[in-house]
Amino acid sequence: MKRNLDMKCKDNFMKRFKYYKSNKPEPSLDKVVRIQYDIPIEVNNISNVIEEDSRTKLLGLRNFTDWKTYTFMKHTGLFLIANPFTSLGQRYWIRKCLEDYPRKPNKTNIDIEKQIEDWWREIHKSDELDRKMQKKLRWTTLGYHHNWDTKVYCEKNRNIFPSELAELCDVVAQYLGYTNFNAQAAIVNYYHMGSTLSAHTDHSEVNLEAPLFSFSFGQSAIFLIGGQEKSHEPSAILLNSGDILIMSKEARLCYHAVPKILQASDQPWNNHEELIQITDNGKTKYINEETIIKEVNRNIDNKEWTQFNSYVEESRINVNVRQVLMENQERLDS
Ligand SMILES: O=C(O)CCC(=O)C(=O)O
Ligand SMILES: [Fe+2]
Repeated sequence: MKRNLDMKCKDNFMKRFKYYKSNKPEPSLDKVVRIQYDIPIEVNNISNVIEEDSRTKLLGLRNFTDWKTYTFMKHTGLFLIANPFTSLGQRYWIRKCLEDYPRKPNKTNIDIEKQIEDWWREIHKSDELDRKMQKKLRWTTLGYHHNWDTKVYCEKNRNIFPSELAELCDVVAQYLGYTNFNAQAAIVNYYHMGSTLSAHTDHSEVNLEAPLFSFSFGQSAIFLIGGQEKSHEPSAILLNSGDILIMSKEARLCYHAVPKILQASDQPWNNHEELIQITDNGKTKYINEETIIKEVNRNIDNKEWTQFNSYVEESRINVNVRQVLMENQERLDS
C-alpha cells in the first residue's frame, strides 16, 4: 500500500496534467512557455541560415528568413517553429485535414461504429450541419495506419501517404538539416474545447532516430512534455495555430500530452492581407504543382472558406507525422 502511494507520488507528469486539465479552478498560465509575447527564459531563439527553398510558397509557408525557431534548455532535441504559415497556407492545411484526410481509404475513429466514405460531405449533406457526427471525429490516420490496440504497423494496413504532406515535411526537415526524412505515417487529431490527450510516448515506429513533426491549427493547446519516465517534471508549452513542433533525438521518446485546449487569442487563418494568390514556383519532389496552386488559391474566397472557418473557431487540429521505416528500407517485411 505504502509502496503504491510512493509510486503514485512520483508521477509528476500526472500531477501537472491534472493541474492544467482542471476547469475549477482554471490553471494559471504563468509557468506556461509562451513564445507569442516575448522570449521566455526557458528557450533559445536559434537562427538557421539556410538557402531558400522555392517550395515554401506553394505549401503556404513564408520564406525561411522569416521563420522563428526555438530550442528548449530543458529538452534537448525539441524544436518549435513559431507559425511559419501564411494565412492562406493555414486555410489550405485546415481544409485538407477536414475535407480530404478523413475520406476513405483513410481510417478514422468513427469506422468501428459506421463506415463513412466522406465525413465532411456527410455532415454537410443536408441544409443543417450534422453537429453530432461532426463532433465524433477524433482522429484520422494516413499512410501506415496506427494500430491503437497492438501499436504495431503492418503492410496490410497501409495506404498512400498524401503527397502535399510529404512535401511539407520534406521542406521542414531540410530546414532543420534532416536531408533523408521520409513521411510515411500520420495521425490527424481533432480536439474540441474540452478534449484532452493523455500522457504517452510514440514508439511504434521501426525508426526511432527520425524526428517526429507535429503541426497545430485552429484553437490553441497546452502541450506537456517531460522525460522518458513519468517522474520527470514536465514543461508546459502553449501551441498556437500554425506552430510546428519537432521531437527529435532525446525528445523523440519523451512522455507528452495535451491537458487543455484554449481559445486562440487571434485567428491567423483570417488575416486578409495575407490571402494572396500563389503562382508557379519551381521544382517539387512529390506534388503536382498545378493541383496545389488551384487548391491553395480557392481558399481566398471567403464563401468557400466559411464552413471550415466555423469548424476551427471551436476546434484544434494536430497533424502528427512520422517516418516508420529505416533509411533505404521499402517495406516493413523487407
Ligand atoms: O495534439 C498534439 O499536439 C499531440 C498529438 C500527439 O502527441 C500524437 O498524436 O501522438
Ligand atoms: Fe504523441
